[in-house]
Amino acid sequence: MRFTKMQGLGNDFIVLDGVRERIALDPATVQRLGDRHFGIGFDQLLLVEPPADPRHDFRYRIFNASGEEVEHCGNGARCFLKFVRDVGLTDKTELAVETARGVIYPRLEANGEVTVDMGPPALLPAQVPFVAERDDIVHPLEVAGRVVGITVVSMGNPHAVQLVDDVDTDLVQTLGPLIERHPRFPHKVNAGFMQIVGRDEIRLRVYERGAGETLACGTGACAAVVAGIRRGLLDATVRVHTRGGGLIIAWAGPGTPVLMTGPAATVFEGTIVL
Ligand SMILES: N[C@H](CCC[C@H](N)C(=O)O)C(=O)O
Repeated sequence: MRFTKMQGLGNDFIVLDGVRERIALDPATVQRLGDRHFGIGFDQLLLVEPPADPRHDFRYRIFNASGEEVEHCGNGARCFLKFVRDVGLTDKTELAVETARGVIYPRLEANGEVTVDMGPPALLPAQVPFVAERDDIVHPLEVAGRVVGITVVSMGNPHAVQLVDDVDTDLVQTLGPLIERHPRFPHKVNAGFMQIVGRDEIRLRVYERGAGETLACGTGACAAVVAGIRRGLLDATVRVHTRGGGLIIAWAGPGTPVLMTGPAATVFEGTIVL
């Protein structure tokens, strides 16, 4: 099977063309392809398919290295646009792409970066989903014998964002896995750790559901900025520093889409014997 290895700020993917090839994926196959020793290795597998609605350009499916199919991947959306143009599936510079939770609109910028209209965030706990009595902005969460304050946001996929004084903390590796599987998140969750540098700048690390800590998380950056704005700590446009590089995230408030701008790169192409 042919594949293209890509990365967005070090969050790495293989991309498969499910338009020209019929590709059937089961969790075990995804896990084997994602294994960094016995397979190709990736954080997520991205599958390009024809759209269900002919008014749209493509359908976009995402599988974590753990094998589970999930609702969204922001860094992957930028790579998705670059891939479909590079392999000749389209010559458009702006697309309407169906995801499990709505349509997103990636657009190629003149400098080669990609801006994605990620759609509006869902802010109610039940939408994340997160078990909570009230729709507070900050929820106390008991984990590892301590109580942390989290803000929950769905970008289609679930995020729990907490503030830390310094992201270079071992909390990401000690609390990340426990939050990922916390019983109050029925579908598990991506755990974000955000350091506020200024009202227009943050540092972020994310322990991702089904992948562990990644060098960058696009939906995590969107969720962190939404959380910071809801907490009154950030302005409408924020530079997000991840371990893999920088993203620009903009959000004008509830009911409006989150816009994410950043790079996408092809690393190599290959074929794998299944
Ligand atoms: N681990 C995520 C999917 C990938 C998200 C991330 N790679 C991004 O760029 O948004 C989840 O299970 O919801």
